[in-house]
Amino acid sequence: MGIRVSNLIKVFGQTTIVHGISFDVADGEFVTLLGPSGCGKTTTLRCIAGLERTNGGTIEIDGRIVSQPEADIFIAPHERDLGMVFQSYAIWPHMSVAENVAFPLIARNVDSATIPEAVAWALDVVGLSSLAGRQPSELSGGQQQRVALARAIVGKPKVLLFDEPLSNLDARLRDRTRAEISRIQKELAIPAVYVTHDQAEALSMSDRVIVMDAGLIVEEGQPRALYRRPAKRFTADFIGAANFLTLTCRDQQWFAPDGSSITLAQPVSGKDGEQRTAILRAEDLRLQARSAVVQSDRINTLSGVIEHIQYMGPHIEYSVKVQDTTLNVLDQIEFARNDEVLVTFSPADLHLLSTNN
Ligand SMILES: Nc1ncnc2c1ncn2[C@@H]1O[C@H](COP(=O)(O)OP(=O)(O)OP(=O)(O)O)[C@@H](O)[C@H]1O
Repeated sequence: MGIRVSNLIKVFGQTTIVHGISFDVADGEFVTLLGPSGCGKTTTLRCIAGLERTNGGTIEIDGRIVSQPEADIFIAPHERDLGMVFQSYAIWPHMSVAENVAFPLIARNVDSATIPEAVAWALDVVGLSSLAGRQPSELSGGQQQRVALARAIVGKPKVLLFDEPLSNLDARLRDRTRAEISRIQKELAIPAVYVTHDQAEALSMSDRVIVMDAGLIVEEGQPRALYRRPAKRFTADFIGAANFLTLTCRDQQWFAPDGSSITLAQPVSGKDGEQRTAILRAEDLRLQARSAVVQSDRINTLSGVIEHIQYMGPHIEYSVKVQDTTLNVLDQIEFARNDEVLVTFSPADLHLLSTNN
């Protein structure tokens, strides 16, 4: 049954923070709310959890309405059957790992005879069985976060909610814990809502990503589709910092700012003088020295000058000036500042945005 959020509104003081958003999370689905700081993702998650009272709209969990202010319905967080993992692990320092994991069951007055088995199961799922007797101070940050995860799943919740759970981990541990959370969520097949401002987390973990800005949903889709074919400029920019190229139409042909003609994967008709924004990913662009190339039969070839160079290890990041547009290009070939280059790309890698905003 999953989660259904319909027309959710949240107001703090005089300010509306969430402006009537709607989305569903299907059974077993992993959905990420992705957006810049302050866009309302945590607030949305806290409304689902019941940690905030909403000002409008309906939230359903597993077919049951848990929040609907218009009908005066508000189910308390502990009665919503959910597991939550926060950025701060929020585990008790004076309790052992096993006691921490057992805590939600004890708080809910679950039959004490069933608790050891449930705790053993949860610790096994997160791979911490051998550390059940340890104190939190004897654990690494990653292990503490796994205790928090075990505690979130021990009651077999209907929904898992994550609020930036990896922010306090260092980069390597973050990658590993990311994979671990995905594996556990898929294994348990519990619908999950995950909040982050980190596009890599969102793209790698999610079945579906909901992009938010200023309390509204910008667009949503599967990670690959959102990255390759976003509908909105905001998405293209926020996920992977795309290059934007303004194309101008003349006689049913599109032209780049340097006057070169552009071949699209599929023809797109336009009026004379009409402009459209195209996106190009830095990794899809190739550089060549201008002097080394015979120009005649090349398609999608822009003339530019190397403006800025950053050596990144696996690749070199170039800023290439093409008329008034600066393109970021990832390549392995070495160029120097002010080198005159050609930037080429395949028609399949150029994506026209459906609107200009
Ligand atoms: N309890 C509160 N009282 C007043 N304003 C709040 C409260 N909680 C959040 N806000 C405001 O609501 C807005 C959205 O906050 P929220 O935490 O949902 O954003 P976010 O997208 O999760 O950002 P971040 O990634 O920084 O956590 C912010 O402007 C914030 O200052």
